[in-house]
Amino acid sequence: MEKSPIRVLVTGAAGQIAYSLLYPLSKGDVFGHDQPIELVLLDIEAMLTVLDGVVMEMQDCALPLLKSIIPTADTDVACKDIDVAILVGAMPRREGMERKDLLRANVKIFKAQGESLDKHAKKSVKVVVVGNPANTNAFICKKYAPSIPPENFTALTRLDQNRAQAQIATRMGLVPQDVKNVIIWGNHSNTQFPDVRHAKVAGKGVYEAVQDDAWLKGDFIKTVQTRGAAVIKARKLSSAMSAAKAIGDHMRDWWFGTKGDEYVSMAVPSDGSYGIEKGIIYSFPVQAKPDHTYSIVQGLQIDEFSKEKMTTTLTELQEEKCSAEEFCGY
Ligand SMILES: NC(=O)c1ccc[n+]([C@@H]2O[C@H](COP(=O)([O-])OP(=O)(O)OC[C@H]3O[C@@H](n4cnc5c(N)ncnc54)[C@H](O)[C@@H]3O)[C@@H](O)[C@H]2O)c1
Ligand SMILES: O=C(O)CC[C@H](O)C(=O)O
Repeated sequence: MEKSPIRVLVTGAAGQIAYSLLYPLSKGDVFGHDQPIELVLLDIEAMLTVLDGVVMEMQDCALPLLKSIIPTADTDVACKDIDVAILVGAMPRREGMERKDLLRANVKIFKAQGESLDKHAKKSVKVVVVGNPANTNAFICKKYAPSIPPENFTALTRLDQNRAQAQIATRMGLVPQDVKNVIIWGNHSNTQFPDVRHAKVAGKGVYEAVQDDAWLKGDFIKTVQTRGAAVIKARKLSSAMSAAKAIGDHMRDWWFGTKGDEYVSMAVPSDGSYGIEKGIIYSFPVQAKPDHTYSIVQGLQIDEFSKEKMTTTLTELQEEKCSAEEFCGY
């Protein structure tokens, strides 16, 4: 018997990340090749003509799992009865823009979407925020949706994890899948801490395998922290293909569960683990189960080097939270 369809919202649906995401999402790569999907596509009024073109292309892909497509510019219509919300729609940073400019421009979008999710979405809705500043937007979205469990709100740091795995793998002449349990701590920004202390490469500790502590503590971290800015500088546009791939990885692992003793990084509401202020959306190592629940991996040893870096990124998130609350009028 065919499964009942799930209703999946993608915002920013006329934008460049959505253009790379909608095809793999609708053909079963994220929720399974036996899971029918009703797609809801939200963008702003001015982009509805472009969105029509995206809808035509989706129809022309002739995908068996794609049961319906609803394009809309109305947030309340978009949130109605949804099971999953992939919140991409927001302004991307361009060369010369500061993070704070982005916060001011984007945070109100997530206040409005939080209020709408609260009223119209299923209480079990699983939310991933991609639009930047992703962690703080997710914090605001959660704050304005008090009837939905806070743990259902997450932000994307899987792209950072993928970047870190790729850097190590390239260095070792391996593939990224040979690198396990890299952790991204904190904010999806250049203060994030890509931590390989607990990671394994082809079964060995990364420090032992790479044999270059100066690189691991220096250029490796810097490269991952500033990779998004490097892509913007080169493309004059922010990462889209790799972001779409990471969204798929994040949702698939949350939906189906992580493998064995492997963990992945997701920005989730802190429960106070590792001394991180409760409620802040902070990237942690998590393990997920097939019932769509996840938990923060406990008991990892944190040395002084790591502690300092984890605190720096926390401080930035605390500052962003204060600015965001101020912009939203508390
Ligand atoms: N977390 C991550 O890893 C990560 C990675 C890459 C990009 N991003 C962020 O994702 C966001 C989108 O990037 P993009 O390259 O697709 O941008 P884009 O400009 O190509 O597309 C954004 C789309 O969002 C729409 N939009 C704006 N306000 C909206 C609203 N209120 N409701 C619905 N849609 C709205 C725009 O009209 C546009 O079509 C940016 O904020 C970018 O910085 C995050
Ligand atoms: O604005 C930035 O510097 C980063 C853009 C995006 O989040 C990325 O990581 O590619």
